[in-house]
Amino acid sequence: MTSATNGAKEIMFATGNTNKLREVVAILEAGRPLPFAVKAANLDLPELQGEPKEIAKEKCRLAAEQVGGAVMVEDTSLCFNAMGGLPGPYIKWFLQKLGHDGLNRMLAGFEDKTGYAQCIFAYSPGPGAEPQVFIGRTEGRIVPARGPAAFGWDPIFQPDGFEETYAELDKAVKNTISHRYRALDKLRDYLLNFKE
Ligand SMILES: O=c1nc[nH]c2c1ncn2[C@H]1C[C@H](O)[C@@H](COP(=O)(O)OP(=O)(O)OP(=O)(O)O)O1
Ligand SMILES: [Mg+2]
Repeated sequence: MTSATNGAKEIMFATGNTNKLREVVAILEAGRPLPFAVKAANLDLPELQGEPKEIAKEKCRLAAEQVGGAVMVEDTSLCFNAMGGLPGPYIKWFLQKLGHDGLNRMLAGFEDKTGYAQCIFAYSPGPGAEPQVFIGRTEGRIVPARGPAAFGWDPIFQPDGFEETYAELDKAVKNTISHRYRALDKLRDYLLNFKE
């Protein structure tokens, strides 16, 4: 850990996804504020392969090089239990090529429709530093699409304990139970502990 963590007054959130940005802003506004100003950096970050934690770390290293300062990124997976956690970090391409219906059909041959949404935030105080990672998971199951198709796979993910899909849930509710909320809340704890 470098002293830059304490000194940073501003953190860039690097993403090419405006829906993620909107949720991150809403989560931070609804809860304890970060001890830093969060600014958006619209970067086109590569879709890396490998273990989700390593993907988030490497994405963060690349983003820190590009912005030249403190940065956070996140990488999101949608994992099907019947398929050993796949598509996982590759969900972006599966969603793009197969759509909501195709993703449901992938599970047609399996009894088990359960899965989980996982978000991994990675934070770096600046270029050259080892990123810290924070994992948030929300368990649920894959269902035929219901609700507005405004954000990725939201219509086909029904979190445990709810009758609604992510897409049908009020945004304010999604933002208190989501994989993204859970990961960001851990990062917030970490950053608040460095405040003074
Ligand atoms: O809460 C979510 N609800 C529904 N869909 C979601 C959510 N969060 C990410 N997604 C989608 C976006 C992308 O198709 C894939 C993750 O890929 P991922 O690389 O993390 O996102 P991205 O490339 O869109 O933005 P970024 O520039 O931050 O990498 O799952
Ligand atoms: Mg991406």
